Amino acid sequence: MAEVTVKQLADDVGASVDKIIQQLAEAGIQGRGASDVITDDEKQTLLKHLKQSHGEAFAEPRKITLKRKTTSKLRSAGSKTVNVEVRKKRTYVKRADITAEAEPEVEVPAEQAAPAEAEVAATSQPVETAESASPEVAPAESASATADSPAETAEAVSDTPESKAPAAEAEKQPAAQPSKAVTPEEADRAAKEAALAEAEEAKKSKHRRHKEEAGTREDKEDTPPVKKQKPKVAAAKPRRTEVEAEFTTAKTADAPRSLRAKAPRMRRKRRGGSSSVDPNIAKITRDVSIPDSLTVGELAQKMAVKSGEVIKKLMGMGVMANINQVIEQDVAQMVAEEMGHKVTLTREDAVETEMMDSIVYEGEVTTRAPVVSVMGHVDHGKTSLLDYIRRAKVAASESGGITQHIGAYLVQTDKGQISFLDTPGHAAFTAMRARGAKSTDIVILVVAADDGVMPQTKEAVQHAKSADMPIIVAVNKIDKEDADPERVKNELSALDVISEEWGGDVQFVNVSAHTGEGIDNLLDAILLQSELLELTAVKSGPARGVVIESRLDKGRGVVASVLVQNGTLRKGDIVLAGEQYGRVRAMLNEHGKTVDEAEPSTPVEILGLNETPEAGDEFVVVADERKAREVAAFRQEKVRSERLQRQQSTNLENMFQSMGKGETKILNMVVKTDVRGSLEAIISSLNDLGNEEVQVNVVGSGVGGISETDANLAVSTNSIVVGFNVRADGTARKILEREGVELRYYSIIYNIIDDVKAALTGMLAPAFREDILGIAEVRDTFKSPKFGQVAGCIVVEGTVYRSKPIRVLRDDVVIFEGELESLRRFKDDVAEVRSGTECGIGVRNYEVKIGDKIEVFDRVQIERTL
Ligand SMILES: Nc1nc2c(ncn2[C@@H]2O[C@H](COP(=O)(O)OP(=O)(O)OP(=O)(O)O)[C@@H](O)[C@H]2O)c(=O)[nH]1
Repeated sequence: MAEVTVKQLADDVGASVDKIIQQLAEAGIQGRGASDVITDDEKQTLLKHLKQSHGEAFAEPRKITLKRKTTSKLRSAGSKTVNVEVRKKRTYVKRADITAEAEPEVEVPAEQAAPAEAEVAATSQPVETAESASPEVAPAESASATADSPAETAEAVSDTPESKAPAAEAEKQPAAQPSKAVTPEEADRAAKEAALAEAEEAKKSKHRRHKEEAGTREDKEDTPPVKKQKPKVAAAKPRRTEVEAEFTTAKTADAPRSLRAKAPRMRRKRRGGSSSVDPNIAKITRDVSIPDSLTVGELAQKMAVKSGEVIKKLMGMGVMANINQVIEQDVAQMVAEEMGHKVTLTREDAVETEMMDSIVYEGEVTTRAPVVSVMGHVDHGKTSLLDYIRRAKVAASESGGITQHIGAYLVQTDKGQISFLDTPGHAAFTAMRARGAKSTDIVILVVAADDGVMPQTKEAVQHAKSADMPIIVAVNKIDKEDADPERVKNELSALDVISEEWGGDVQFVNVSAHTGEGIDNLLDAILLQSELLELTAVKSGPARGVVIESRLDKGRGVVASVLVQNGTLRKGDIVLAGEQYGRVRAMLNEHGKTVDEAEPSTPVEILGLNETPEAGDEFVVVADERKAREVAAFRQEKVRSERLQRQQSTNLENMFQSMGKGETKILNMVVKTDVRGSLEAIISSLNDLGNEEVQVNVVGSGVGGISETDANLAVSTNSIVVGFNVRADGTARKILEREGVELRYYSIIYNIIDDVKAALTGMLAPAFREDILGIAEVRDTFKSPKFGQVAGCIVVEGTVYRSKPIRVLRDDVVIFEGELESLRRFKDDVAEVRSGTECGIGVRNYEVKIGDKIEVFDRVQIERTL
């Protein structure tokens, strides 16, 4: 350090020259004038003297000395950085004060806090005047080896830690008030130094924080994270000297670390909140909206937990499910509530219901034309019959009109109208039924009088009966020589289709599609039947009906044939058809003529839907196109999830689960075989199975491969399909696969019987036996903020499982039955606790007492046989 004059020293420290001279004299350096030079040694002597003169008893200045002592001790480390650390320390303390105030408002950003911090630093600390500080400090500082220049000396003296803090802040925070005692030059340097120190401190504290945070994670999870920061501050300073440590601790005991130092950490904490690593955050209660059904994965996503956790929970509830498995609303609700979330049940079809409810079908109820389907065995004359009727009754009435095939046509008779679905056969009929549509009112069963009842005749009867539809038998080819209508009556009676003449309720009409004989009688019979059915409709309301077929036409886009069943369909109407929607651009009748409206039982072709709907889809006219689009989208999603669900449920093993309780459970089956002999054997064996609780019902059977018709029948009747030495064709396989219907092939009859027997056994209401698994005795009870009442127990018998039901016994009397809220060993959640081990048990919805026994039991299903 350069030698300075007394005046310079006085100027530097801000004291009067006389005072310095007096102090020098007291220190034994006599006769110095203002311009005399003071050597380094003399400065040291002056410093020593000043130190001695402020002994232990000198209370007030000692406070200042304490700081200097700290400084000098740090300085003994021999680096300038040490000096900065002292300032930093003071600055730090000031921030702590601020933090103490700001503590409850952790959200305050660091940037806002900084000016406040500076202000408080500048004002709240008792200002140590240069006069009082300088005589003591100046020599000390100037004598030290670290401060070379007078400026630095002065800085060390006049820049009390208090004024340093704002200076440091001043660089970053222009708004912060600089200390009056600091010159701009000094402030600048101080700021640099402070910034440097801060950077270093930040580095250190970052390192410390890492350590602390690592430690925090291992801390007790019950401790709120904010509270944990207090001890951390104190613990963060162990490397300081003793005095400093004391000072810091004393200050921080009631004032935690600075807000700014804390802010990034808090931000990090908050960011960490979204991660599932932190157990505290993971237990956040969420509002979970649960629709009618959803997959395990979707539920996990709604709760922001891993799917594995949901699967584990489901397993605990006895439900084995994978991530893509669809679970019911109530199951999902239980899982979500178990996991501590708030559940809101949503009805996904709300939009649909609301829209459907808003459609008003009011008006005068009038009778409507019957809709007829024609079915029968191959080559018995279905097409010929339909063609004849169309030619004779439709074409004739429309002069010059070329009859178009639009899937249906309307016949005008003297007695009324009849709507014929002109896609003969079972496929169309069953396809529609499989989609749940009731498009037909009456079934015309065509049986060739020369051939009698054939396999597909039987099939047609099965279909009609399963759809609960009235049959009219058209005994065709009556013109043929070998025609034997009586034989047909006879054979059909075996199928429970009994002619009116024989006391039954089925009309038999002899017809010839070649000669036209009896056709009018047939139409009369249809109209008579329809009268009995009392078919009515409201003409005036918005239209509703069913899609008969649809296709994509190159020029016209989507063309859908629809049958209006109620109301009147008009051009320009907005139609929602199954999963599709659109505005009716044009409407054509079976003659290809444009029409503007179609009344009940009228088939028309409509143009304008967005995509092709399926045959059998119901259509409605709605008011709002946007809502129609919404509902269409919802239906698409619903169909997808229902299909998924069905695929999981329609099989032999778990079919009974989807059936109702209380009534006789029926296993529907469609059986196809290679030869008649085996078919009869199989059906009679199947009918012999079952009892009053469970039964087999063969809804469809026949000889030959499994066709599209069989598949659709199985879909509509929720059956399983059995092929005995026969296979399903491509279309049938596709339908069965898509709809999740089980298809089984066999070549040994006994295997069919065994499997079905097993399935029926599964359908028997399950019987249960109770096994006591373990007993725990309550030794102590206490309250846990997290789990409520917890019973400190010891397992006295067997093993206690968390996931099993329990009973509470008091004096060996059952006083409560319920389930466990929690099972813990020390701090860990455990799945089971063995005999002789202590554990904490939380009982849901019940307060146990010391001495109670908690009995854990299991319900074991007992196998039942037929
Ligand atoms: N003699 C006589 N032959 C008939 C009559 N009806 C149909 N046929 C004949 O029987 C054969 C089969 O008639 P279709 O109308 O094709 O029979 P289908 O039931 O529609 O047959 P698929 O479409 O194969 O199921 C044809 O050769 C017809 O000419 C009838 O009333 N009298």
